[in-house]
Amino acid sequence: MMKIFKYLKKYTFLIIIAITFVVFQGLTNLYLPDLMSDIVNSGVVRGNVDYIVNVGLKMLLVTLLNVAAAIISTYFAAKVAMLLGKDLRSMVFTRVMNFSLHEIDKFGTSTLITRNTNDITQIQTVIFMILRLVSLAPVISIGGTIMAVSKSPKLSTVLLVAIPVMSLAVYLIAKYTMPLFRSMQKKLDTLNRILRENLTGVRVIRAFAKTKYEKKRFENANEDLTQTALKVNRIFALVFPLIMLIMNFTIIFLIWYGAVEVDKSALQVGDIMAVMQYVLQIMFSFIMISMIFIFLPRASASAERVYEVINSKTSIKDPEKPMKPLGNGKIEFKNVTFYYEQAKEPALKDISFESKPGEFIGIIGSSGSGKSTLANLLLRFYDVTDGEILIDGVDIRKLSQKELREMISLVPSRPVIFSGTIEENVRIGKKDATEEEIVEALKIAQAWEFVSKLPEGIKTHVSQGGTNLSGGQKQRLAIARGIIGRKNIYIFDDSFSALDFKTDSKVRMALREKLKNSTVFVISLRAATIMNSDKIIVLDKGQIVGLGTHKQLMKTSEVYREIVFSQLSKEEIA
Ligand SMILES: Nc1ncnc2c1ncn2[C@@H]1O[C@H](COP(=O)(O)OP(=O)(O)OP(=O)(O)O)[C@@H](O)[C@H]1O
Repeated sequence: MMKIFKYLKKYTFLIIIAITFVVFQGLTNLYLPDLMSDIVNSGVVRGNVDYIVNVGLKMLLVTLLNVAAAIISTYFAAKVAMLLGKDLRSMVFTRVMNFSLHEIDKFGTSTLITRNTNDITQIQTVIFMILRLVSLAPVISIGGTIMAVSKSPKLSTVLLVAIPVMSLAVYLIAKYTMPLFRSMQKKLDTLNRILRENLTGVRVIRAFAKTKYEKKRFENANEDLTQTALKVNRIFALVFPLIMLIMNFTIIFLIWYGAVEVDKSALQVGDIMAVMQYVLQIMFSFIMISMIFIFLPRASASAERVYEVINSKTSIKDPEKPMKPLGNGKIEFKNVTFYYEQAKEPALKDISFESKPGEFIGIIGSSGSGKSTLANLLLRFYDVTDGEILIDGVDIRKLSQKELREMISLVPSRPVIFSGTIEENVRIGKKDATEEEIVEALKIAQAWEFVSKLPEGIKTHVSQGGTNLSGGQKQRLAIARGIIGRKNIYIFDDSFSALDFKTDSKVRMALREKLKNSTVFVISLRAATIMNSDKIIVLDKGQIVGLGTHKQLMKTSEVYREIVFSQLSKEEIA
């Protein structure tokens, strides 16, 4: 939590205003019982109506000041908490945007969402409470004790018992609820993860008739969270009545002992009432502190989680003096080996090959053979474990990530469609693209045939995730987006898998013409898609087991032959 406090520094002025008014509120709180005892002792007991009216008006004014101070301090405390929340949210968001895939894998998306929403709300709540209550409680407890003792030192001795008992209650609450709140946060993460998986995978779940199973999974996680929350509430259910009991006993004692003192004429009635109010105020301030202890552990667990994100270094950094890529996209993989975090086997092992602009390179291999990993390394989503990747003779780690990625266009295997129009979706690939360029890209991607039939053409709205489009239509839009800008390198990562053979071949032919000056990587599981490439890389268990043209590989690569024979007829192969 302390680490998060440093982000409050720039709001020092607002904090000072909030605390000043809280202190003022506390002082007016303490003044009221004093005025009240005065009314009783000098007004009510003596029947002096003028005195009652005078002091009564004074009490009214003090009350109004008290309310005004409470409103102002609440406003500023809330403002500080909200501004801090806003800062933290944008810090977390910016950090996550700069994360490499390695950090995204490490944290997981669900927890990153919870950290940026629920966790920051917890911090905001506790900051608000600290500003309001933590400064009010000492003023009331110290000031209240002084005032109570000044009214009647004898009656105030009750505090000697009440304060240690209340402190013990606060300590017990903190001790037993702290670990429970920490575990609640983790359980909330799990619940969010299951919810997210269910929402994104709703079609698969229904198709495989797994609704019941998923419902059970969600219910288990929900039950787990509820049980922990119930444990916390059981502690409160036990401790709060206990606190009320202590308070009521204290009042009984004060009335009894006060009555004895009044009887002896050692004390006035008004003073008993004032002491009673002071003691109650002091005890309430302890309850306030215990409220902080309830929220603080939860918020400090949240603060740790938020700080972990803000403070985590991205493993992929730009060099201090980035070099400029010279040339038009000659690529060289030199003995590249790559392990995913905590993986025992390398995803790629000793990969070496070269490619020149104008070449169409097919990458084929069974599922899990390392094809997408190869594309991820070229884009520097991950850094190689060993070896190097050169573009125009320069190690990609010596280029700025922005410049490197500006040279490359990636059409991922799962097309990402944003809510907006078709035009807006394609324009992501080139900000200033004209309408003609958009239509041309759609034509090359063979998407124009369905887009032109839509009532609003390229202005047609697509929903988030492209749910109102078919798989093949989404892929074609993603291809149009990928090719609209001029790039040196294009990577189509299994981007034709949802297209029928005829459309697949039409798209490839159109791409050949449009991208003839660039290096084009076509990753596919289908031999027909990559057969006509200038060069084919055959991957198997992360290693290159064949490199050459279709004809050469048919003679030299056993793995390639197996793939081809399993997919194509003799006529197609020839
Ligand atoms: N983020 C990741 N963390 C850990 N291991 C991963 C990660 N991504 C992929 N792998 C592993 O690396 C290996 C290669 O995966 P990759 O995605 O490159 O295969 P692929 O050939 O593209 O497969 P597919 O054709 O099914 O997409 C696989 O064994 C996979 O389990």
